[in-house]
Amino acid sequence: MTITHEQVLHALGHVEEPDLKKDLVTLNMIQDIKIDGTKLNFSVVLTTPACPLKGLIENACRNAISHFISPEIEVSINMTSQVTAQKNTGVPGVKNIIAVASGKGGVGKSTVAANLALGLAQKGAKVGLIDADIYGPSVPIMFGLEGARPMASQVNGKTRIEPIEKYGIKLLSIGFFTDPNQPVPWRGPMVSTAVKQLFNDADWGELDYLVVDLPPGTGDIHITVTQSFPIAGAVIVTTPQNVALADARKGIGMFMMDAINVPVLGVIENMSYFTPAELPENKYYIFGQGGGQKLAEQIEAPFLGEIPLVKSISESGDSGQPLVLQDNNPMTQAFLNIAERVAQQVAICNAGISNKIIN
Ligand SMILES: Nc1ncnc2c1ncn2[C@@H]1O[C@H](COP(=O)(O)OP(=O)(O)OP(=O)(O)O)[C@@H](O)[C@H]1O
Repeated sequence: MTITHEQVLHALGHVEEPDLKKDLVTLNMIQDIKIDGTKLNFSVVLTTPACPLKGLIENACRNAISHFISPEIEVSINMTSQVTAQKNTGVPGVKNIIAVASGKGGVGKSTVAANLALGLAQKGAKVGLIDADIYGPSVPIMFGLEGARPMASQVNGKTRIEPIEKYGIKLLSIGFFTDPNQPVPWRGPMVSTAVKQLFNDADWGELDYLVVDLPPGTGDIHITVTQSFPIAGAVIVTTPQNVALADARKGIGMFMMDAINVPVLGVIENMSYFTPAELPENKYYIFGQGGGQKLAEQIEAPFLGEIPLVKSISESGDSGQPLVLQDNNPMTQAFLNIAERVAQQVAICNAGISNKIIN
């Protein structure tokens, strides 16, 4: 039996990328086809290493080769990725900027931002995290970097701030430049300048995703970030209480304003329920049930997942090692699933496809 390139492309032309709604050949995702007798080798180039459909696409390719050419073929597939970039982030080398926002304070936005950034890195992406929460920067504590001060370096004759690297990601926080025991008495323009410097004056290098932890609410920093840098999309974090949901709705309203126009990648519900360690099967919906999902439906955005109220999440944040770094914790998978869904939504938006879910 002889196999030809044309047969392989014809077979794989029947495999659709479920999110992008086109076949893998049209999308130029099939590369490096090598044929040696009945042995076939090729690469599938996904839009993100955090693609939740990786296994499904690989199986669909195998089935297509078996069905359209022959089940006798020994197929070896190299599942690889090339992260797609939004049109322009305004930050050289950075492909996508993801804002993490909440309406209300204390709902776990920074916890989600840190675990999202680390989750994307664990999936193989190059990631940075900016902590732009001027009123309560959390990155220094959550990453065990209290007192850390970034170095300056000369890049192409310009002075650049070197982000601090920890757990495989690059970090900058407003907290690295302020005294943790003093309030920050900055007026609007000073805040804007400081936040813009975190983006513009830092040596971020090449990044697939730059995650930005915004302060709660809708203030100067939100306006500065969204108007100065095109954002791939915003992730909204809320808890199930009505007060948090009402504030989240206001935050979403801001992203949807014509002057801002940032796609909402989806809603994450944090502190969804409480499960005591001694009764792991029990779920207590102490703040109400289903609010985050309902909010996502109302704004026709994807619901990206729920995270329960768990002691190890707050303990890990306080001890400088975000939870997703623990291999054996059941919550790790919840954060990794969320990271995959966020990366998936970024790829969908980058392909110019609406990510609105209309029921
Ligand atoms: N799912 C969770 N289970 C247990 N504790 C949590 C959970 N999510 C967050 N926390 C804890 O709640 C506190 C507030 O979380 P975090 O700082 O992430 O919130 P935030 O929304 O960023 O707050 P801020 O308004 O200050 O920016 C932290 O001590 C954090 O460890």
